Amino acid sequence: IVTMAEEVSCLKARLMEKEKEIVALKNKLALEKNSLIDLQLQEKVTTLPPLKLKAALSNEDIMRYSRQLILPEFGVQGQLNLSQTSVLVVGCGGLGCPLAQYLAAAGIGRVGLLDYDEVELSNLHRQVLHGEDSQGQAKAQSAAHAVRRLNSTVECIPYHLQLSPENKITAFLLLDIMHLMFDIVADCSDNVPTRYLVNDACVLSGKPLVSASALRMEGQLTVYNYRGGPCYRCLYPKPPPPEMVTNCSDGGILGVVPGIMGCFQALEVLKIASGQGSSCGQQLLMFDAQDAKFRSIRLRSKQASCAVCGENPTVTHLVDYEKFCGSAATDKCRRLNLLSKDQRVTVQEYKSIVDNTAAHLLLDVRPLVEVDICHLPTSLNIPLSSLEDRKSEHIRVLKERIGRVKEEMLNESQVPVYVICKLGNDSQKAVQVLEKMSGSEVDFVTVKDICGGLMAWAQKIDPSFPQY
Ligand SMILES: Nc1ncnc2c1ncn2[C@@H]1O[C@H](COP(=O)(O)OP(=O)(O)OP(=O)(O)O)[C@@H](O)[C@H]1O
Repeated sequence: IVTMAEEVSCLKARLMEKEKEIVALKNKLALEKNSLIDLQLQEKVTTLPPLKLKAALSNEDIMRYSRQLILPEFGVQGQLNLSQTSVLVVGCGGLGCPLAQYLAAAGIGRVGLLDYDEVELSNLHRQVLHGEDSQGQAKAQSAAHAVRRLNSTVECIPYHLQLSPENKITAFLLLDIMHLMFDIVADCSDNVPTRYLVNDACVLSGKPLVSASALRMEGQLTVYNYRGGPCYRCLYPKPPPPEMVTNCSDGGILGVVPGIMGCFQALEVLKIASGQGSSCGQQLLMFDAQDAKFRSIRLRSKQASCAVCGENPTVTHLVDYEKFCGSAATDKCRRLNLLSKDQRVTVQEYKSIVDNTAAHLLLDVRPLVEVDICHLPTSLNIPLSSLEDRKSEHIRVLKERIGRVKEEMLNESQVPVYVICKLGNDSQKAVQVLEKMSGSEVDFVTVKDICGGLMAWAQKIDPSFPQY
């Protein structure tokens, strides 16, 4: 026994050593990847000349921009100013696409298109610069291609990279890029860490930030760090709790809503660039698509106590924004891990339970609107929110179905319940709720979560099952 114990501890020590080696290798790889990105960027930063000053418009310019040239608010000077302005668009998705499209069409001098992601089919209903044939392409490249097709006189620079704390050097370079190459920044991203990062970079490099957001049927817009107005941190010194943040893939979005907000961003950028100035520097513009209403509220002014633009700033360089916000600088599949291994089954394990026709209850905890899109045939739908709120009519149906399975199992004491949702996050929460209810509010149940949910089912078990 002693020898075996020694052997086990020896193996454990070797395992730990190997794990350390793996971590070290991963870090090295990440560093190499970053320096490669930085080299590419460095090259772009140093080799790009400043925008050429235009003294006059060409005949072709006059013809192309004639409809805006005759606007008294805009005129020839507005067009010349525009041609000498550079804008960095962070995020080439639902907001960034219409924004970049209108900036290019109007004749902006230079546009930087920054995005780490690739085009997917579910992007096309709103990310209007990308087409069916751009699926799988880098969004930055696809958007750049569309912008060049629209107006070849615009200097267009795609940056296919993620602004994240892992890309530390890149984040520093972002400051250089902003300092040297861009006059205005537009935040078209979709997550809180990126919003703080872009805000801080704008304050540190002294650039106005035209920021918008859109979710479901609502949109918002503000211009930060503009003519003595507040920055994002003045208004939101602390990030929201990560569980309070919803994204388009969870909450849904009607494509035209970011379309409208992206156009509004373009409008404010064009007003700043042409010299008219923005009136959204201390205003929050709110759009309610359901009621077709816009509302504007005055925001609090720049805060002396602000950590980045205040009198005694504590943020003097870009920091780790994922750590600061407690969430990732991406809205891609945030996977929760709330349960132990024995409280979960894989989709393959669940498939063999179905194949063996073992008696059980399959509980789908998605909202009804998603169940209407697709569901597994035998599932009972009770949305997570109804379980959490113990909605009486739902609990009655649940008890009834558990009772039926119990009869099928000839009154075995524990009824197996498998819980499923889209990605496997809500189902874990539902398992916790059901475990609390077991034996008191409902019959005794053994509850397990199906890992990865219906999307894992579609990917690993049934390719004909729709993915959304
Ligand atoms: N830190 C970041 N660095 C670079 N690009 C970012 C960063 N954070 C977000 N983005 C980009 O901002 C864009 C936001 O647009 P949007 O939310 O419409 O797209 P999406 O993430 O593809 O949507 P969906 O949630 O439907 O998958 C995305 O293309 C995303 O890749």
